Amino acid sequence: MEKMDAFPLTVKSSEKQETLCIFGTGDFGRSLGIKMLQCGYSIIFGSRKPQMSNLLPKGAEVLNYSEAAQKSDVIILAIHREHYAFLTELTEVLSEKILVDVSNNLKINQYPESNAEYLAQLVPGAHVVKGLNTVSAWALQSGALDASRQVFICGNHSKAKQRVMDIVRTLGLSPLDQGSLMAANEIENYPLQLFPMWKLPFCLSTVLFTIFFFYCVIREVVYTYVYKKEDASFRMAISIPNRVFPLIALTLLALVYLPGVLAAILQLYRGTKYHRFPDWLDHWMLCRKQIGLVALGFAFLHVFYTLVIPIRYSVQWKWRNITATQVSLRKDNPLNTTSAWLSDSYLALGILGFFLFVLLGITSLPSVSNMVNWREFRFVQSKLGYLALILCTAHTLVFGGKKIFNPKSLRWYLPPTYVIALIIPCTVLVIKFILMLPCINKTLTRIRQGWERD
Ligand SMILES: NC(=O)C1=CN([C@@H]2O[C@H](COP(=O)(O)OP(=O)(O)OC[C@H]3O[C@@H](n4cnc5c(N)ncnc54)[C@H](OP(=O)(O)O)[C@@H]3O)[C@@H](O)[C@H]2O)C=CC1
Ligand SMILES: [Cu+2]
Repeated sequence: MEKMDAFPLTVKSSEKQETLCIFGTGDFGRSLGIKMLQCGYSIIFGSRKPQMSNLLPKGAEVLNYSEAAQKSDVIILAIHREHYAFLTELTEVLSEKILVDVSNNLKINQYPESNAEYLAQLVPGAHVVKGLNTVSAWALQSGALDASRQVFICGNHSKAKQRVMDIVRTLGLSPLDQGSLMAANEIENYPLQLFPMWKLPFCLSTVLFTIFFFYCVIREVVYTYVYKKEDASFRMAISIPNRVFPLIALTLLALVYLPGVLAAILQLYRGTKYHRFPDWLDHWMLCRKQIGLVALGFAFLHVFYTLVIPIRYSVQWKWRNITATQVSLRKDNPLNTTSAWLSDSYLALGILGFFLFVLLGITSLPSVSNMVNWREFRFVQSKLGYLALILCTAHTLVFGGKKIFNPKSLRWYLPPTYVIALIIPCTVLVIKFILMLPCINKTLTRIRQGWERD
């Protein structure tokens, strides 16, 4: 008997088939029914019109709501909240039964209380458990559950919750206990959120792209057309994006590390770590991974755009022209070692920076970060991350200045877009350097170890 408790799932097949009841024969009810039948449960549907229900899975029985409820002590309500009212007539039959609320709403915080809490008020004698609302009918049927295997569960009655979690596990999903029914509101809002962590990086990159792109178009296309009467509009396809992408990648990479240094400054200023960060900083810290991944995406685009430069018509035309002019003028053009150095060093900085950038991206993937311990993860994300930031900043600095660098006069002119894109990375690096100065670093470490300032 003891063994049976320890391995309830393996023993189940030899037991009598467990019967579950599903209220509602709509899309979700049917998909869930099929899945549960496949997993060895026997299913009874409750419906308003049991005789009219077709399309139901083979092997399932259909009864009216009240009859169906009597057949099982676990009832899954695959019904929209707006139609819950009829359940009040069934309070007696539903007393002491487990009611699983799978419902979702159309808007975040649509009702004053969550659907599950509303259900608990309607049928006070039943044990309401919230769950399964994050899997879709389509995913249940097609088996495409890889990305959404996690199922949030909450409820006030712990045995009822355990029972539902066991069912969820048998369906091949992983239940995650979220506590009491008070968590239902959050669980119901979850499927309605659209990439919450990706919003900030997406908005940031859109704003940066618009600013940089239009500035470059005005400078390189409009200006050239107005003052030189030349059509340079083809530059909008590759040249300008390839200028804009690395600048966005660099700015976003710096924005991954900016909240960290801001937080350190705040801790130094307050003299304690036992104080919440402002909400905006908290949110920013939580989005760092997503910002970094978007930055990596832009870096990849920059690499691809750079690789195609030699096969571009306008570039080949320019090279041919230069060679032909040199031949016709019989002019010699000796190798300029300074230029060679500048060119090679910005390329080398770029390649190394990109390599570390990719490494950061790979280690942030859950499957990889699960394999390294916390210290190793910190080492890669922080130490190597800063190194990547230094290399990429240097790459931009050398490249931006390369074309306009005049070795004779030693004048170095950086175009405005580069200056703007370098402000944040340089600020982050300078602050980080200051924070690493021994006296400041010691205070910060003391604060982070939980010492209060006297
Ligand atoms: N579809 C999905 O992918 C997902 C759905 N959900 C949730 O599951 C629940 C069911 O969704 P879904 O199956 O898509 O919805 P459907 O509209 O397809 O089905 C709802 C079912 O509710 C029953 N019902 C009971 N009373 C009423 C009434 N007064 N008016 C209309 N229907 C009634 C009906 O069954 P009958 O005719 O047999 O009585 C109907 O088939 C919802 O709460 C939804 O939020 C959750 C996650 C995913
Ligand atoms: Cu570059």
